[in-house]
Amino acid sequence: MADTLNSAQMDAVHHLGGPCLVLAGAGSGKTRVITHKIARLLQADYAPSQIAAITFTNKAAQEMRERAKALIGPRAAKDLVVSTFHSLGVRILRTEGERLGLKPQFSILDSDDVLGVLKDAGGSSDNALARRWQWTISLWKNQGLNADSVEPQNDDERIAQQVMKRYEERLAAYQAVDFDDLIGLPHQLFQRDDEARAKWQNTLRYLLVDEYQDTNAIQYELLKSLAGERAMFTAVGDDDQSIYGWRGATIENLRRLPNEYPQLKVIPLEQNYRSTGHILRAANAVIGHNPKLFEKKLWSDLGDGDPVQVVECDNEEHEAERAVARIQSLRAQGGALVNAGGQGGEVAFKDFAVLYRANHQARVFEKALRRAEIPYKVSGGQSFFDRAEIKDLCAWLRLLVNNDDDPAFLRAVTTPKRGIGHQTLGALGEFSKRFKTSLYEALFAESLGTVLNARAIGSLHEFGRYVNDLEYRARHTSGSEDAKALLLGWLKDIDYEKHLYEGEDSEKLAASRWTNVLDFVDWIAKRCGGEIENDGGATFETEKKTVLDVAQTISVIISLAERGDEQDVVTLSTLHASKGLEWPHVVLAGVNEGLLPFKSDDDEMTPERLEEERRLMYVGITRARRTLAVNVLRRRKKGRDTVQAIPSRFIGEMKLHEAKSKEDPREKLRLLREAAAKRAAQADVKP
Ligand SMILES: Nc1ncnc2c1ncn2[C@@H]1O[C@H](COP(=O)(O)OP(=O)(O)OP(=O)(O)O)[C@@H](O)[C@H]1O
Ligand SMILES: [Mg+2]
Repeated sequence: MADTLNSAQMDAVHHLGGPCLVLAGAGSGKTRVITHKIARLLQADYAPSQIAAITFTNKAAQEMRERAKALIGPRAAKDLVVSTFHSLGVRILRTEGERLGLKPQFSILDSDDVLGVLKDAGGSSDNALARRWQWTISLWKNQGLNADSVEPQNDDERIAQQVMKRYEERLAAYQAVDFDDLIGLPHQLFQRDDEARAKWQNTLRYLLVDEYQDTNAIQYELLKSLAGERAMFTAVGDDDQSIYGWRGATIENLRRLPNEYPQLKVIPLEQNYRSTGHILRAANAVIGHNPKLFEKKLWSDLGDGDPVQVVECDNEEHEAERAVARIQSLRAQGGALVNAGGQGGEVAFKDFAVLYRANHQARVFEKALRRAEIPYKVSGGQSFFDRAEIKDLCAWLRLLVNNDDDPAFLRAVTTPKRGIGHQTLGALGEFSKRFKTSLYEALFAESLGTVLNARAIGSLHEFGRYVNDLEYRARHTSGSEDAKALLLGWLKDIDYEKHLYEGEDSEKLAASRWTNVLDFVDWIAKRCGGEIENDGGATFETEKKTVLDVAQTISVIISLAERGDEQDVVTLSTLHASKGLEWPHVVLAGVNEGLLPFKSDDDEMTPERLEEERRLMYVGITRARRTLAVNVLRRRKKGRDTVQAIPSRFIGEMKLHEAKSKEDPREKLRLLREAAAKRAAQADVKP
C-alpha cells in the first residue's frame, strides 16, 4: 500500500519522453507522483544531482526529501536538488553571482531588513507606508519589472517607483539581494547569457514542480529557461487550489503550458486517497460554485466516514474551548465520532490541526491549548513563544535556570541595552572560548582584565550580580502574589516597558507587546500560586511553585518547541500554510462572513477575490482525512467591539443538510436508534 500507484499515476511517473502536466484535485496523489517519479528517473540513468524537485515551502522540501529517501535510499537522496524556488535561486546566484556583479558572499535581506532599507531610501520612518512600498515593489519585481521599466499609474506609484530606484542602488552598494531577486536575478542572467543558461540546462536535466498553480510569471520564465528546448519536466497542480493570486501567482501559467508545449502530456488523476466521502463531497460542493477552468472529477473509496460537523460557538473563546474539548474527546474515543469504520485507534496530538484565515486567530487557540497543557506548534505564523518580547523574557528566565546558556546570556545582556557593546561582548566571547567557559563564568574571571578595561568589566559585573540576585529571589519566591511582585519588579529594574516603546514606531504595537508581557507575567504567577485552570476556565489548586521552578518548565516547553516537527503536537496553521499537508482531524476556525471569506471594511469584494477565498475554503476542507469540524461564531470581535457574526456563505455551499451536530444528545440518540434499526433490518433479511 505504501508504495502503490494507480494506473493514471503510473502513466505520469513513466512518461519520460517529454513535458508532462498532472492536473488534478486535492489528495489525488500529485505529490506522490513527484516522489515516485524521482525514483523512476534514477532508474532511467539520471544522476541524483541532475534531478531538481521544486516545492513551495522549505517544509515541503524537507518532507519531499524524506519521502524520496524512503524510496531511493539516503545516498542518492543526498545529491537530489530538492528545494523551493528561492533556495534554487540562491544555489544559482552563489555560483553565477560574478556574472551579475555580485560577490560570492552577497547577503540576503529578510523582510524586516528590506523594510529598513526602504524607510531609508524613501526618507520615511512610517512603517505602514514602507510596507506598502515593499508590497508594490515586490509585485513589480515579480512581473519582471525594475525601476526603469515600471510604468506608474498614479501618484502613489510614481513615488514608489522613485523609492524603488534608490532601493536598487542601495542593494547594489550593500552587495545584497532580497527574496524576489533570488528568482529575478537568475532569470535575468539566463535571458542574456547563453553560456550560463546552457550550463544550468545541462546541470539540472529534469525538473519536477509541485503546486504549479501557485507559480508567478517570473518563476514560469525561470522554469522555461531551465527546461530549454529539451523540455524535460513534470509539473503537478490544481487550479482549484490557487491561493496566492494576491502575491502575483497566476493561473495563466496553467493555460500557457499546453500552448507553449504542444507535445505536453496532460494527465488527470481522479481518485482521492485522503478524505472520506462526507468531507470530499463537501469540498466538491463548495468549489462547484467557482467557474470551472478545467473539468475535474474526484471520488474516494474510503467510505462516507463521519459527517462534517458545523460547530456553533458563542465567540472566539468559546470556539477555542470547544476545539480543545474536541481534541480531548476524539483522543478519548480513539478517533471516530460515530462510525469507527476501522479507522479508530490511537489518536495522537499530531493528528490534529486547527486552520484559520488570519494569523491573529491563533492567539485564543494558543491560550486555550496552553491552559489545557496540550502541546502545539504554530506554523505559517508566530506562536506566543516566538514573539520577540516573550523571547526576550524567556531568555532571562533560561539564564536564571542555567547560567551557562550562552545564547540566553547574549539576549538578556543586550535586552534592554545597558552600555555593554558589541566589542565588549566580542572580547568576552573570545575569552570564554580560550578558557572553555561559559560567558557567564568568564564574566567573573580574575584575568578578564587582560582583555577588557575596568569600565567594561564594571558593567559586566553589575549585570552578573543582578542575575545572581534575581536568581536567588526566584528560587525563594512562590505564591502568585509574591511571584507577580517579583516579576513586575524585575521588568521595572530592566526598564522593559520603556525599551518596548522605544523600539517600536507605532505606539499601538508597543502597547500590544506590553499587554503580551503582562499576560505572560500573569500566566507564570498563576502557576507559582499552584493555580491551574481547567478547560472550562475554572481553576483548581495544586501545590505552590517557585518562580525558578516555573522558569524551568518554560525552558522545557521552549526546547520542545524548537525540536520541531517530529514532536507529537497539535498544529495551528493559516490556511495558506496548510497547502499540500494533511491531518486525520481538522478544525476550520471562524467560518464566518468577513473572516472566511475575508473582507476588511475598506476593501471591496470582487468576484475574483471571492473565488480565491473559496479556493482557500476548498484547501481547508481537503486537508482533513477523517473528521472535519467547521466552526461558526455567533458573535465575534472586531477591533475593540464585539459584533453579531454571520455564518459564511461557504457553509451553505457545502450542502450538509443531513449532517446535524452529533454533540446534540437528541441527535446522538437518533443516530444510535438508526444504527440499531439498520442492524435489525439486516438481521431480518438473513435466511
Ligand atoms: N495510489 C495510492 N495508494 C494509496 N495511497 C495513496 C495513493 N496515492 C496517494 N496516496 C495517499 O493519499 C494522500 C494524498 O496524496 P498527495 O499528498 O500526494 O496528494 P496531492 O494530490 O499532492 O494533494 P494536495 O492537492 O493536497 O497537494 C497521501 O496520504 C498519499 O500517501
Ligand atoms: Mg500535494
